Amino acid sequence: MTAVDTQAQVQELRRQLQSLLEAATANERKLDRFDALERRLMAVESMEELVNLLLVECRADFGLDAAELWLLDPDGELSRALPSLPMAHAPRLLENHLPLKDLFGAARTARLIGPGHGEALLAQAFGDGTPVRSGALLPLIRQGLLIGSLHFGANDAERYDAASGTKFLDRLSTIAAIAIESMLNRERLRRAGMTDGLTGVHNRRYFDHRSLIEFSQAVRHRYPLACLFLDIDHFKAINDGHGHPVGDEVLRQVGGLIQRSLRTGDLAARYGGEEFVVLLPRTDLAGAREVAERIRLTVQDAPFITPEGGTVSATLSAGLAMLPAGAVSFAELLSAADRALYEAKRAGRNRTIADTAGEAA
Ligand SMILES: Nc1nc2c(ncn2[C@@H]2O[C@H](COP(=O)(O)OP(=O)(O)OP(=O)(O)O)[C@@H](O)[C@H]2O)c(=O)[nH]1
Repeated sequence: MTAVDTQAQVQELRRQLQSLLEAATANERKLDRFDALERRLMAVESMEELVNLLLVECRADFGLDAAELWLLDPDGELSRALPSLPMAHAPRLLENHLPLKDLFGAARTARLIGPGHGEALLAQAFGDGTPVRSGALLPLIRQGLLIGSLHFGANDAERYDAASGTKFLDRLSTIAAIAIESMLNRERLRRAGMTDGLTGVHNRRYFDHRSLIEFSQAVRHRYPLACLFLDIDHFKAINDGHGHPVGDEVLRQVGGLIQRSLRTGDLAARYGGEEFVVLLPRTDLAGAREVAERIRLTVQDAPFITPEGGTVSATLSAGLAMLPAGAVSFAELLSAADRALYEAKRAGRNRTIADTAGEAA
């Protein structure tokens, strides 16, 4: 071997060493980014922060062109909870497993797709028309069950090639699944703390808290606030005549009917036994009377289905009051509505009485 050959060999080795060093540095940077992401995933405080981190920040940090999150939501729990959250990029909610089965089949590890390796799935995984030429599909698994998937996509066809390792991505999908599950559990607990277990409407504790906010807003912005007390008539007779489980079922269905009669922004809660309370912000006396009557007539006309498949009927009485001008406490509004309810019961039940008007609707 000549000196020139040796020199060339040394240069080649240097070049290889340099490229290995660069790869190691790039890998270290990648590891640092994954590490930082994992730490943030474990510390998120809310569902919107979690979704934002996975779909917006990951996309920016990793230089991606698309990111999607799919979550399984067979009983509609998420579709009821998520619209109220301020999210720029919402997850796609799945009614069943089929779309996930199309992506992963029986596999339970990250799937890399691109030209020549499963590219037909790209259009399915990135449904919003984003031009994506390669992608990583990460299954989100908790306790052996697929709960959703996270998709990262790039315009660069080489970004995710079939030969790339998926160690980082598998780890990321594990951490993301844990973060999602723990966030869902927290949301469930939060909602359980505000909801009446039998009827599904808000509970008294939540009402006590929210009513103070509604009261101060109405006073500050000088808009009308109406309060309705709704109490099922002769409920004891329903319990005594048909049994407690039928009474429970009537309560549950009345709660649902009340909730469905209201607008977003109105508040319904179970106040006690067979009594419900409703707050109607920005609603005047005529409007509130209309709502009370609509609920009363719906209940009067409803056949309540018993657990055995039979039907019972029920009626309710409504007491209505408007926030008095110059009111100094919310308690004044509540006791006015309560007085009106007492009048409605005394006048024969199945009617609406407004405290301010003092007459039957
Ligand atoms: N099934 C069932 N019954 C309940 C529940 N909470 C309270 N009750 C019953 O509701 C009944 C309320 O009876 P009362 O206060 O006498 O009133 P009412 O029979 O509705 O008569 P009026 O209100 O005067 O029309 C009682 O028998 C309670 O035991 C519940 O969660 N489930």
